[in-house]
Amino acid sequence: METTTAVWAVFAAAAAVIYWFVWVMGAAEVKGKRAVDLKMGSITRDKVQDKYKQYWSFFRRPKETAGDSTNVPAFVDTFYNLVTDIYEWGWGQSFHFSPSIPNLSHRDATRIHEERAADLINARPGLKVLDVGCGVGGPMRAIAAHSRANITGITINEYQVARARAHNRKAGLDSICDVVCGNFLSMPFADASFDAAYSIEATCHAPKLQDVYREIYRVLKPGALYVSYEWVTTPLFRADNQEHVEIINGIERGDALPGLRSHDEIAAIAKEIGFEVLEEKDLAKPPAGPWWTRLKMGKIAYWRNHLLVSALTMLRIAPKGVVDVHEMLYETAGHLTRGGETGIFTPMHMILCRKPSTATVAADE
Ligand SMILES: C=C(CC[C@@H](C)[C@H]1CC[C@H]2C3=CC[C@H]4[C@H](C)[C@@H](O)CC[C@]4(C)[C@H]3CC[C@]12C)C(C)C
Ligand SMILES: C[S@@+](CC[C@H](N)C(=O)[O-])C[C@H]1O[C@@H](n2cnc3c(N)ncnc32)[C@H](O)[C@@H]1O
Repeated sequence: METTTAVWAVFAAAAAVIYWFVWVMGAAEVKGKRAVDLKMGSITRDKVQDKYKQYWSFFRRPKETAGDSTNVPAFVDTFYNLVTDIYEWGWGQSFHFSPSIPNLSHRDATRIHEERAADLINARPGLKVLDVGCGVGGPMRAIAAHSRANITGITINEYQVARARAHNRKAGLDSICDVVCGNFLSMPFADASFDAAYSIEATCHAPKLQDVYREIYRVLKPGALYVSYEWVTTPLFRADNQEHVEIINGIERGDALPGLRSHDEIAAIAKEIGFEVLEEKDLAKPPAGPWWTRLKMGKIAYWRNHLLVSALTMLRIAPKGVVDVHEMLYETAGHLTRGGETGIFTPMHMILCRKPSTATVAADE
């Protein structure tokens, strides 16, 4: 009898260890990050909590009192120092949403959403394509593998550049994928140097969409295509509805956004810059499956993650401040979910543009 109990105890302990590594630590091969490796980008351990406080006091201000927006890129950089590892660990290497597809994994649904962008700009071997706001390069690698185009990504966050380059090497795609650190409001690229461009859930960080679209227009060759997945409020948003306003403010605060734009501003801005608008569509609309279920269905997982980051902080494995950042993301997930459920917000307002083939670089500057 005692032997049987001992065997069961060993069996239970082994099962707990397997559970810990597979579920709690996450599948690092797929996501690229384990909980025990949570750093906070290029912020030194002792500064994490202060940086979080600075971020929070900057982005929780109401837009109306925010004033000068020149500091936004610096705070967006701080934001990505704070969240990049948590995103990779808890979500994966693609920092965006995608419509859910019945019987398909999140991973496959994500890849299909990325390949759609590649197909819209007709990415193909030999083309020089720009990824505006590339994160750690999940979309870049999927698009490069799908199209064999040469992709250059730009991100404001130095830590993401290192992560993206390491992932590119590991995936064997570093000969066709590269990443540079820079501000997409003033890019370190020559005029008319790219054949196509895309941005996935990144230009929402620009205080003025005109400024980033103007830069993209400048670096594209005449006739080049550009596609963007924009975060916007939909026609269902009502500025006089208190719940709507709270949801949108919550999304802005927890995602480093200087102010969400309305769906009807996007094409107008693209045209103002000189682009021809070929197509515009909310990719979240039915028959697309809801993008927010991945966030919602993970509630139990969030609590598990919360306990894990708390334990790692207590053991001084993770720096102080990680729990605050995780808490902020948990709250944000709630606002994003409500934004999806009410239909007032979409993270995939797609706009496909072309720089006119008649555009001359000198005349446009
Ligand atoms: C495009 C942007 C980012 C979109 C998403 C990739 C992220 C938005 C909210 C993030 C998350 C919320 C909850 C976290 C959870 C509490 C934690 O345990 C594990 C990670 C989360 C799921 C995290 C993952 C990434 C998001 C879904 C913005 C910034 C423009
Ligand atoms: C939500 S992430 C999306 C990343 C990537 N497109 C993806 O889907 O995985 C937004 C990205 O935009 C970048 N970004 C935000 N503001 C920027 C700026 N001013 N200049 C360059 N990159 C910026 C961030 O550093 C981050 O990499």
